[in-house]
Amino acid sequence: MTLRIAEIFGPTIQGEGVLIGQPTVFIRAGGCDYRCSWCDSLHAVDSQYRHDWTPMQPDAVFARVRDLSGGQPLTVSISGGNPAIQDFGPVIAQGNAQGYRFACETQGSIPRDWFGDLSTLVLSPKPPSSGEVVDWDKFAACVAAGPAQTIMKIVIFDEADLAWARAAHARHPHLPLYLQPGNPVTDPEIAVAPQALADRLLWLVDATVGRGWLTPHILPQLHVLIWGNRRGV
Ligand SMILES: C[S@@+](CC[C@H](N)C(=O)[O-])C[C@H]1O[C@@H](n2cnc3c(N)ncnc32)[C@H](O)[C@@H]1O
Ligand SMILES: Nc1nc2[nH]cc(C(=O)O)c2c(=O)[nH]1
Ligand code: SF4
Ligand SMILES: [Mg+2]
Repeated sequence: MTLRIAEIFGPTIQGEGVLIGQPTVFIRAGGCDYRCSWCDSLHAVDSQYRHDWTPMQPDAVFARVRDLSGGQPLTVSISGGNPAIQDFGPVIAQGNAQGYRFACETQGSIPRDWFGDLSTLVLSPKPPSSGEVVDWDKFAACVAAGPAQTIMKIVIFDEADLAWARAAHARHPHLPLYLQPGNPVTDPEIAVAPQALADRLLWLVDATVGRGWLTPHILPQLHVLIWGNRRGV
């Protein structure tokens, strides 16, 4: 089965969510069933970029990961686009057999059997600011297919997103909840102002912990703080 791959890069550090700070290699799959208004990875979503996506066999994908990691087993992050459009089962099986672990980032719109072979499943349902609408039955099927470490990570741009995140958490109260401020400037050519990121993070801390909502973990996108919107980091 041929996979459409937008990019494979690393090692870098995981910049978001439960594995933040962990060394990782990224596999970014091409293609997505969503089109979020603020997507920071349009080069893996928009069909105008599809000619830049490389058709690769699972063996070749894992061989690239192994080369990049110098053969040292680590956690591989599969993101996209929506990687659940495609069958990453063979890549994961080959990697697991060699001591690698896999985390996957997906919006939770397409459940896959291979979610069960992951070490970490990050489900990122999309709040109102994205312009997308969540199918909660599909989302629940993703949770059911996932490994023990399955978490929910929600991007927050405004008060409406925050209220929505509370309701989303109430649907799946057993999933650890991570909130990250939305980055409104996603063009790789435009510099990110660190103070603007800090201001959004401060707002999010005030609007959650500051108002007595003590459940979520609040984290920045660490890679954006370090590298801005550069791709391949
Ligand atoms: C590019 S997506 C790819 C995986 C999958 N399609 C998804 O959305 O979960 C990876 C992560 O980046 C987040 N993200 C995308 N655009 C963002 C932005 N402008 N600011 C903050 N997080 C963003 C998504 O919500 C998701 O958690
Ligand atoms: N360093 C780094 N951390 C990330 N966490 C989630 C990412 C993604 O685009 O899925 C990402 C990414 O692109 N780079
Ligand atoms: S679901 Fe993920 S990759 Fe797809 S458009 Fe939204 S943020 Fe981008
Ligand atoms: Mg990203």
